[in-house]
Parts: sequence; C-alpha cells; structure tokens
Amino acid sequence: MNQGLAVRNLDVDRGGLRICRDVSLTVRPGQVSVLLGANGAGKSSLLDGITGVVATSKGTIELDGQPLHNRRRPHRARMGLSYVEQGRAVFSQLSVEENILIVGGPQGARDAFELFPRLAERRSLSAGLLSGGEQQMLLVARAMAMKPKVLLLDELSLGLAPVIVQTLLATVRKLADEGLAVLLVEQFAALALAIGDSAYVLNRGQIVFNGSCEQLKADPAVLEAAYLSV
Ligand SMILES: Nc1ncnc2c1ncn2[C@@H]1O[C@H](COP(=O)(O)OP(=O)(O)OP(=O)(O)O)[C@@H](O)[C@H]1O
Repeated sequence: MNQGLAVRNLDVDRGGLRICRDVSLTVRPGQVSVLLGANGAGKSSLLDGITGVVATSKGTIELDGQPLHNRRRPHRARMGLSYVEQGRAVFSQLSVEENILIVGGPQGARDAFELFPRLAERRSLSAGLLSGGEQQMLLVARAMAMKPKVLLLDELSLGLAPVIVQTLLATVRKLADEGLAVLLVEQFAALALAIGDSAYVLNRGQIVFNGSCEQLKADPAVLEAAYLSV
C-alpha cells in the first residue's frame, strides 16, 4: 500500500545558508497537507529539497517506505514525486494536447481532459494563449500524467483571482480523494485550509505548527505570528 511521503529532520542549504532546519512532515495518501508561511520562510526551498532540485545533506526523505534522499531528481520523479514548481511555464509554442502527450501519451491526455474539461475544449490551442488559470490547470495535468504517488504544488494561485484558485483547489481535493498524497504550498491560506487535512506552518525555515487544518483555523494566532515575525 502507498505509504505516502515521510520527511524527517531535513535541512536545506542554499548559497551556503541554512534555509530550512530540522523539518519533519508527512503527506499521506488521500490527504492534502497544507504548508503555510510568510514570504521567504523557506517553503519553496523545502519543496526543492524534497524533490531533489536542491541537494540535502542531513535528514531523510522516504516515499512509500523507500529512501529517496540519496537519489537524484529524475529518480525521485520516477519513484512517484511530481512537482509543479512556482512560476513554472507551459511549452507555449506547443498545443495544449501536445503539452500533455509528450509527458503522458494518449492515456495521459485522456485523463487530463477528464480532469479538466476546460483543457479539452482548448486542446488544439497554443498553450501560450491559455489564461493564467488554464495554464496552471495544464501544469497540474502534466504533473498528473506522470502518474505520481505524491503531488507537490507551489503557489498555483500566483497572479490568479480567488475564484479561479477555488476551482483549482477543488480539483486538488478531488485528486486526494482518489488516493493521491498532496503537499500544497499556498498564499491563500483560508482557501487552502478549507480543502486541506493536515497543516504545517514554516517560520524562518522551521516547522512551528503541525496539526489539522481544523485546529489551525480555530487558532489563527499561530498563523498571524508566523506571518508577522519575518
Ligand atoms: N538559489 C538561492 N540561493 C540562495 N538563497 C536563496 C535561493 N533561493 C532562495 N533563497 C533564499 O531562501 C530563503 C527562502 O526562500 P524561499 O523561496 O524558499 O521561501 P518561500 O517561503 O517559498 O517564499 P515565497 O512565499 O516568497 O515564495 C529566502 O531568504 C531566499 O532569499
């Protein structure tokens, strides 16, 4: 059975600086784990460390009980980690359909269009002509075409209207309900907590809250403290 992602005591260094310190978190199949924190708290760096964009020297990362921390990024991806990086772009010259076909083949395209009917309607359009929200849908569809066990999403909402974000997050929830483990970094904290199960708050590279989304919603002081203290 898919045991999801387990990160233990992970440090992430960048440019000689320790950005994340002693981070432990779990992301279970069927659940959305929400990672919140102020700008510069280290959220993207943590996802980069987990997925192998940045090498880590201390701590462990396990997917489905298998150690990943000594593996390079492509291996982690093949093992089932799919990452939609912040600000990642679609292949704008290719059609929507081609964007998915090159990753997931015909089955990937069928699955993607079922997940996002809006993309099906625009399948022949150059991906660069999609709206911001549609481009994010395409990035999620491409990530899902890898058939991941764990999906890591970094600020899908960047530059999008809340109503579009809500639609995207509803799909993220649906994917988790179908068994996917999701780690969601999101600036719209209330929207993320509304669809999430567990929550982590990162402050200056350290986890300062680990509990359920319900608990965090009931105790907004935790979030306010983290957002104010940078
Ligand atoms: N390539 C890099 N080299 C050196 N320092 C970096 C690098 N990337 C990020 N940092 C630093 O790491 C810290 C954390 O940045 P990071 O982008 O991980 O935070 P974040 O929580 O994702 O912020 P945001 O919400 O603004 O995206 C910042 O102080 C940033 O300047």
